[in-house]
Amino acid sequence: MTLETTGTELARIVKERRTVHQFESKEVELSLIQELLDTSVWAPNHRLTQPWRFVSVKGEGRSRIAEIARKNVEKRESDPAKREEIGQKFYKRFMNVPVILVVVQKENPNLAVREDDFAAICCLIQNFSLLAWEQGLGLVWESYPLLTQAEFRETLGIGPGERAVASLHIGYPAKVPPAQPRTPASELLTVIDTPSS
Ligand SMILES: Cc1cc2nc3c(=O)[nH]c(=O)nc-3n(C[C@H](O)[C@H](O)[C@H](O)COP(=O)(O)O)c2cc1C
Repeated sequence: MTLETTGTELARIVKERRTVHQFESKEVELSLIQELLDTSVWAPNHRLTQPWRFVSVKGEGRSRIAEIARKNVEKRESDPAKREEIGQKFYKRFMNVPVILVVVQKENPNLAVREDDFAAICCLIQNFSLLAWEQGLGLVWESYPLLTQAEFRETLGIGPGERAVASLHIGYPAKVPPAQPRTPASELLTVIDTPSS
């Protein structure tokens, strides 16, 4: 059965959005990011705690994160002959991302609130991903170990009581990967429409 809702513009964007890793060098205007965020904050948010803030890293600012990434991989590489090359590869990988947007959660001391807040932030990120896609932008939601690393957090001014939930690497896509198929939800749906006996 095809519902009318599957053909809407929103449905198309939801389905066509892809995680993008490769970007054109074209700059992304900060005003566009801000506008998309201003819409994204209309995410559902239990108790309206608005538990988020954002750190945007672009231009030469990227070298601060790129250097940390370089040091990390160089430390992990046991072959000294390969160390510099792989370090440079990672450095470049970060420098090639037009905008890095780190989404920060203000951690509520109450666990139940904190969990709801995390969920609200995930909703916000999905809002942002879809709105960005509509504007021709792609991104990857990175959850790499850097997010919890002290040097990364200090560099971005992420303090105690704050969690870096995601690092969004954003830019105009140079390549859009093919979709990975999803199991139709209809196969995963349990319907209960009679009272228990
Ligand atoms: C919570 C979360 C964490 C993710 N972390 C990463 C990551 O660290 N690296 C990455 O390449 N993709 C990451 N992704 C993106 C997923 O890998 C991607 O959504 C999945 O492969 C499906 O592809 P699609 O987004 O193009 O449909 C993450 C997605 C979510 C929701």
